[in-house]
Amino acid sequence: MGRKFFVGGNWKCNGTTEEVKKIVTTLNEAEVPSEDVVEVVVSPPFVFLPFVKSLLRPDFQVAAQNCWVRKGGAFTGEVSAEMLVNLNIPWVILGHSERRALLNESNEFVADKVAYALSQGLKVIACIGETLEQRESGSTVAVVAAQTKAIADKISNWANVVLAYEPVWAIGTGKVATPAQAQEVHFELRKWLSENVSAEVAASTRIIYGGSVNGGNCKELAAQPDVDGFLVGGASLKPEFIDIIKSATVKKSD
Ligand SMILES: O=C(CO)COP(=O)(O)O
Repeated sequence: MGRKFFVGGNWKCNGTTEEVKKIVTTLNEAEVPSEDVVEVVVSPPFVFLPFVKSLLRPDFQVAAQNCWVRKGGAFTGEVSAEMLVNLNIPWVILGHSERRALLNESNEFVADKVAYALSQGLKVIACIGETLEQRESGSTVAVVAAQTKAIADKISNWANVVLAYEPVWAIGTGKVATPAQAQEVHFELRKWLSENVSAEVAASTRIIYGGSVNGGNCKELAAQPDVDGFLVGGASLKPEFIDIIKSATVKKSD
């Protein structure tokens, strides 16, 4: 069964109206493989979501970068899953390492968010990944398995989940995981899903890589059998994001 290549652009906390307009214009004018070959999702900050959605070509989708863990209400500063649904925002990124580290989001809290967002009809890009210390101490697989288990314990349907493996040491550092390093962890994650969820979920769930992906390194990473796409930070704000989208064709012969 084919897993459609997935390329997400996480714009993080960047952009002005003018810059956003420029990025969207570049995307709209680009020639990229068809929707049958690659699913493209860009994730601007909340305040730009409706604007980007209204300007963006119809074959690309948008994602929020976060949402509240339960139904909205008296939670100042938060944005609820219901609001995203109301605005026809189909996707949300949850559990990004920046939020885990800077805002103390625990595995359980992230898992609760994933479960709630799915229950409201959102599709979720769920982020996991180890720190440099964890990698150096040999606990990479245990760490990402624990992050995945927290989610698996709270959801029963993986159809609307994309798992994003983003080693913290590779994010924004220019230090990309080697294709072999990425493949090894993606393989272990798929094995974990097979043994702990089901063979079907393991075969159909897209596991994408994030961390210093750029126009130069994307093809070799995309060629790895268990790498089903990317979550791109810095390079998603630049024209080279188009080259990363095009790396989907590496998989075409699948
Ligand atoms: O965090 C990331 C995407 O969510 C990756 O960021 P960079 O591509 O800037 O390393």
